[in-house]
Amino acid sequence: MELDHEEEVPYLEIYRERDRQLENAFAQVHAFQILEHAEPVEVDHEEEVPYLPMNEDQFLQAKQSMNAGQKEIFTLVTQSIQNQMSGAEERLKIFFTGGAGVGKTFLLKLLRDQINRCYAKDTVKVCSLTGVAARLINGATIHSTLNCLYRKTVA
Ligand SMILES: Nc1ncnc2c1ncn2[C@@H]1O[C@H](COP(=O)(O)OP(=O)(O)OP(=O)(O)O)[C@@H](O)[C@H]1O
Repeated sequence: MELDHEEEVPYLEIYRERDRQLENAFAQVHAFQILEHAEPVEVDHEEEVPYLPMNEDQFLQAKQSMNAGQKEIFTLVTQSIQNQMSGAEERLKIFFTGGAGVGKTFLLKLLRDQINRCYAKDTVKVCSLTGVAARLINGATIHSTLNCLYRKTVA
C-alpha cells in the first residue's frame, strides 16, 4: 500500500526516534562492557560536580511547571517510592529519553530532589558517560562514581 505524505511523516518520526533510543541503549551497554574489562592503571578521578538541592520554593515551582510528559514520569516514580515505603519489593527501572531541550535534565534534577526528600539527603547518585554531561546534571561520570580504573587514551 502506498502512503501519502501526511501518513508517512509520523511513521518515520517514530521509527527514527526508536532507532535513536536503541542506539543510545546499546552505547550504554557497550560502556559497561568496557568498564567491566578495564585494565588496572593509574587514573585521575574527577571531582563530583557540587549539587545544591532546591529550596522549598524552587522545588514547588519546578513541580508546578512540569509539562504532561514530565508529570507522567514524576508520578510513576513517586508512586513507586510510596509503594516501596509501604513494603513493596518491586523496584522501578525506567529509561526516558527525548530530543534536545525537551526537559530531561529538568526532570532528572526534580526527581533527584524528590527522592532525596523521601529517603535521605544524598540517596541519589547521578552519573553520566562523559564529564561534560556530568557537569550539566551536577553529577559524576560512571567510572568516577564506581571508582573504576580505566586507561586514558591520548590522541
Ligand atoms: N517544565 C519546565 N518548566 C520550566 N522550564 C523547563 C521545563 N522543562 C524544561 N525547562 C527548561 O527548558 C530548558 C531545556 O530543558 P533541559 O535542559 O531539561 O532539556 P534536555 O532535554 O535535558 O536537553 P538536552 O538533551 O539538550 O540536554 C532548560 O532551560 C530547562 O530549565
